[in-house]
Amino acid sequence: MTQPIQPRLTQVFRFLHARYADGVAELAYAFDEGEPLVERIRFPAAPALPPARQPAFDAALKLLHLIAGVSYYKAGVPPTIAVDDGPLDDATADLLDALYLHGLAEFAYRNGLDLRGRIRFPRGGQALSVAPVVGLPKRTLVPIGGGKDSLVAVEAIKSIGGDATAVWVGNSPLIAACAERTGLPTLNIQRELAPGLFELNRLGAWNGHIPVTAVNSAILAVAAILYGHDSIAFANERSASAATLEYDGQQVNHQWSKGYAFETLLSDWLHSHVAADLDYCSLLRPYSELAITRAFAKLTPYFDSFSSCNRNFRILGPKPADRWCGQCPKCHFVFLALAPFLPKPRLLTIFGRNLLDDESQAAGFDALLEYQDHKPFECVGEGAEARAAMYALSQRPEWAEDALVARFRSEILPQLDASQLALEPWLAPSGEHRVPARLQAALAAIGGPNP
Ligand SMILES: CC(=O)N[C@H]1[C@@H](OP(=O)(O)OP(=O)(O)OC[C@H]2O[C@@H](n3ccc(=O)[nH]c3=O)[C@H](O)[C@@H]2O)O[C@H](CO)[C@@H](O)[C@@H]1O[C@H](C)C(=O)N[C@@H](C)C(=O)N[C@@H](CCC(=O)O)C(=O)O
Ligand SMILES: Nc1ncnc2c1ncn2[C@@H]1O[C@H](COP(=O)(O)OP(=O)(O)OP(=O)(O)O)[C@@H](O)[C@H]1O
Repeated sequence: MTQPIQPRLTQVFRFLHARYADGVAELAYAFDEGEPLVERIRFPAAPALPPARQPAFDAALKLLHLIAGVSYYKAGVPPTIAVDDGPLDDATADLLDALYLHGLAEFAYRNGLDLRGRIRFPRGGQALSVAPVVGLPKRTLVPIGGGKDSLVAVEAIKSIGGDATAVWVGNSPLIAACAERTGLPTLNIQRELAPGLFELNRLGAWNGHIPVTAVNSAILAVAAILYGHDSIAFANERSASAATLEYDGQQVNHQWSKGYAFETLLSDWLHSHVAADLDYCSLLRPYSELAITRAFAKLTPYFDSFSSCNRNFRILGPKPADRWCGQCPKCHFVFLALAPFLPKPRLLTIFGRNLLDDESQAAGFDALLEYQDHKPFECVGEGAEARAAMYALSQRPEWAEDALVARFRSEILPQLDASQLALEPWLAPSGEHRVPARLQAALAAIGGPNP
């Protein structure tokens, strides 16, 4: 009998092969000479690929293989990375070096590892000639995450009559319900992590956060070529580019693969290596979380189906009994960020409780405000925008007496610079985005004031 591999003791992480047949992509990896770890992505009712799109498909599949490897690499972080296909061209190696270093920064910080200088994808391969226009239909894939952000993006695209498909990865019934509610055509792609990963976890593999938005992005790049869409419009907000904390000279951002640096790297790479007419962007990039919650406050038909609470989306772990666990940083943040824009009874109906009138939640809200703590490792807004939201509530009679708002007014507010607490500056869009010209009219639909 072969001994089970101890991933932390391995020397090489290997990208074995990526294959595709009949709607199933098979992505294989191994540590040293160990058993292959095979992840499968299932594309439903996959059409036959037009021959003109084959090179674009192959390039996108290769990138998916390289990006999805992050879930397995992190189990051992061995000193060498090997790609059985041969070395990568410089642009591809740059993209992956950056993704693995920054996308695993939280993982490294929490495990006391330093990955700087350790992550080096093999380079020296020949650069591809620039990818051609492949004639993709003018249709947008809009990923749905079950939360408010993607629904704001969907409604913005619908408002300009855009041809779009609501797409999600995985088997969450909650996301499926939101996708159905959009009224758009839907596409549900299944992702099966290699079962061997869970065995490695049991054997004491390194574990922690991985840049899952990058994995979803690469899956959707393959889908765009396969099903024929010329754009992928994520719903990643401006605040996602802000680091969670800085440690030993390195920025640690839980949401790095939702940030603008990754968006820029990937969209350039797709233009140069996959198809010149495949655009990858975030429709919400110019907007803060508060601008987005203001826009979402108008989307009442989703109130009884959406949830931003990530505990709903676990593969293995327990899921909350309600759509909102009410205890985690995402629940805290979304409650706080929606509160200035919704009538209070409406917000309490969504959450089934008043999180700001619960003293036991003080530490959770303090962390959001970056008071006596750093911002939580979750996808929450910047400390300054959380403070602006809390300040706005402290000035409103219907909120001012609630336990945590009153505590903010008496204990935290006196230590803050009042000139930095206005809500309005957070509602103005910035100019930075990569939204293609044909979707830019949708941006205006997001930034407008409440009627
Ligand atoms: C749902 C969730 O938040 N999971 C995070 C959690 O994982 P946990 O151990 O509690 O359970 P499972 O999700 O069931 O995963 C079991 C193990 O599987 C491995 N794994 C899972 C997914 C994957 O893509 N790769 C994997 O390797 C891993 O070993 C799991 O232990 O805690 C983990 C940290 O220890 C997180 O990595 C899990 O996060 C998932 C990858 C995930 O999908 N999280 C999203 C909900 C999420 O965080 N989205 C962010 C986007 C941030 C980004 O792109 O970087 C967001 O809300 O914006
Ligand atoms: N399972 C998934 N499949 C496809 N895309 C996803 C999935 N989960 C998240 N996304 C996308 O990743 C991006 C970031 O996710 P995020 O959780 O911030 O968004 P959300 O769920 O729409 O809103 P919220 O911030 O309220 O949770 C969004 O564009 C979202 O649609």
